[in-house]
Amino acid sequence: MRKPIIAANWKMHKTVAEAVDFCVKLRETVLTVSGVEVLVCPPFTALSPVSAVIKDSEIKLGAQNMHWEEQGAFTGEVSPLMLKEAGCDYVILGHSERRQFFGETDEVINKKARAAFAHDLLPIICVGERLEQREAGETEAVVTAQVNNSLSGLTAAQVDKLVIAYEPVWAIGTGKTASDEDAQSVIKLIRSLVAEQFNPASAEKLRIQYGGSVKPGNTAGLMAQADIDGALVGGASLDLESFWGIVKAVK
Ligand SMILES: O=C[C@H](O)COP(=O)(O)O
Repeated sequence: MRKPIIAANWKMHKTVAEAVDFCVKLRETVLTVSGVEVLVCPPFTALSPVSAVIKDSEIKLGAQNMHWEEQGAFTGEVSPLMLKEAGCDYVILGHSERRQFFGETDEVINKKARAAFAHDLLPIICVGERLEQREAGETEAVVTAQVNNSLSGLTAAQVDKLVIAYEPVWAIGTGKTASDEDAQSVIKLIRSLVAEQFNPASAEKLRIQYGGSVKPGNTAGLMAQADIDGALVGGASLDLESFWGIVKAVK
């Protein structure tokens, strides 16, 4: 049985004070649910302060990106060792905004995924097609290449613990959510790709989130789909009431 995972990706939002304030309140609220993993992914500057606030609670901590090397002359980058030291359990890799604005490729994401596992960080690997690719009927081909290339060389044991987030780019921050059936169909495809590339048992353990304009009102329908194991939430995760509405909608 896969445990659903609801992740707050705050992107470039929240100062340290705002992040800490949110997590102090989230820590009290999270005691009231079970059966859902709750993860917050603040900006780098807030990782250590948030880690102190959520210590010994059920809330997990994730970063939004990292470099694959442990250290070196890579101005502006943050390494897996640093994220571990800051208290991270997870790291989001290959978000479409990283691919679009910072030129990240599947090969780079694959290097990062291997480095994350080598440092005991669990990657959340993001995949998803752009609008023009969907309209050209290329969704399946795009997602297939992203999954196969990003997971290349991982072991089945690693894939068991991996999280993939399917985020159609046209649904991110636009208010347009994929229909429950469309999201399920692509996520089912992703699970079958993992079964082929690794094995059916790993594909069954792998958790696959949906992301793209998730809100309290559309969560239950998405989560009712057989292969959807949670959500990667952007805008609606910035407000505690709205984020909590999403967590509570997971059954
Ligand atoms: O990482 C989160 C996704 O990009 C979704 O963002 P959104 O919920 O604002 O559409």
